[in-house]
Amino acid sequence: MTDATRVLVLNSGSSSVKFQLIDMADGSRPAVGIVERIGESTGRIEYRPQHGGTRSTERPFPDHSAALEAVSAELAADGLGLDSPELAAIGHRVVHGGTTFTAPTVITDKMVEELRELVPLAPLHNPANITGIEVARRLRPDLPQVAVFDTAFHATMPEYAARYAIDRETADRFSVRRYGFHGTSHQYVSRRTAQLLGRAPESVNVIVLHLGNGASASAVAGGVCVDTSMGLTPLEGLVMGTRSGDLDPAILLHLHRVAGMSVDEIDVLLNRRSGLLGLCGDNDMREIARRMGEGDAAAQLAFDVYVHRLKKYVGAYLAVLGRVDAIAFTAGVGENSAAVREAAMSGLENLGIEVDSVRNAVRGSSPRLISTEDSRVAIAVVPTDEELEIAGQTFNLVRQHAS
Ligand SMILES: Nc1ncnc2c1ncn2[C@@H]1O[C@H](COP(=O)(O)OP(=O)(O)O)[C@@H](O)[C@H]1O
Ligand SMILES: CC(=O)OP(=O)(O)O
Ligand SMILES: [Mg+2]
Repeated sequence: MTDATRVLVLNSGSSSVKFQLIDMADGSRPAVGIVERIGESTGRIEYRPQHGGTRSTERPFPDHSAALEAVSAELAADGLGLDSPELAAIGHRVVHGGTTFTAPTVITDKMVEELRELVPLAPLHNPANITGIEVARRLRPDLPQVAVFDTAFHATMPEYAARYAIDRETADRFSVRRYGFHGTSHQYVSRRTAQLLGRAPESVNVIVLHLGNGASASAVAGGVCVDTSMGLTPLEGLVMGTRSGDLDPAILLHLHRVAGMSVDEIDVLLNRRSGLLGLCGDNDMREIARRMGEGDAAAQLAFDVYVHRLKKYVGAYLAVLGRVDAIAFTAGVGENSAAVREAAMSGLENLGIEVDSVRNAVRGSSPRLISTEDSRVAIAVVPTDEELEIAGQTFNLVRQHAS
């Protein structure tokens, strides 16, 4: 292998492709951007080169192929094209690895076939990830490409945490078990939290609260995931922007039998029209906070339901871990909403958990502590960086393969 040190990270969603070019030699990001509304009549590509000057172009992108070609052209215009000799590899975010893929994996034809077999487990996410991989391989067939899985970090969960209490044979036959998601974020943030405390990850127990559009909690003992809130799919667990999180499973039966809803309608209801959106008509926490400021009761209730669920998971993971050194908030809501952090941590003083309101109110983009000096458990805000984690895992794997 050459001394190329750059990794292009691609996160292909159903209607968007996020990309970042990261130089592993110095951590710099020569380019960052997103293609949005793929397949719609109006699309947009936004491209931010390292030295400033965002370029944003509105035009339709009929499919992922067109989107990735546009990414490639934008990069090429800055001398950073996919043919650049400085490019060492492409790293792809893949949401579901099932039990087949529990570590970052070099992409081959056979591997893509195995990925296809996992589509039924993640029909909303994996097809777009696979398309991204296929197009990138077509554009640069000679370049090493790596898949980094959202599920991988959670593969260490003990069997009793991964099992649903249903008939074992049925569960095994249909791969029904808890996998967990957002793993690259939980992995990065738990390690970064240990660094913030000035301790080795192996000696620290952390509860990570990843609160973005999708939201999940994890219990990480000495750098190893022992439980997480998402399950077979990213629907289980916390209340999210548009997803319900935990429900009595009989609700699905009730909606089908009594409300006459089809399986597809229930799917849309729970994944896209529930959570904060379902409770108050808004899924953006900023808008909810604004409405709460005006005394809006529905927004207040949505906030309260969200925080109550979050608090229950914190309590559960305190019990699962036994000793907790830190609670880390991350992703859009976790990094930015002082109100959510304060509410989720309130009333836990007797458990040694105490937010410092002044520290909590300070905005910032670097990892920081927001607990009081007396708080036995450190409370932290740790911005996540899934792209850097994917780039790092990709680069390490490619180097191992080359040596
Ligand atoms: N200043 C803010 N205050 C409160 N919430 C915010 C703020 N900025 C962003 N958010 C929340 O972050 C969410 C997006 O989080 P993000 O981690 O970017 O999501 P994802 O990567 O899942 O798309 C938004 O829906 C919004 O609710
Ligand atoms: C897996 C998952 O929930 O991802 P996202 O938060 O990006 O929707
Ligand atoms: Mg995110």
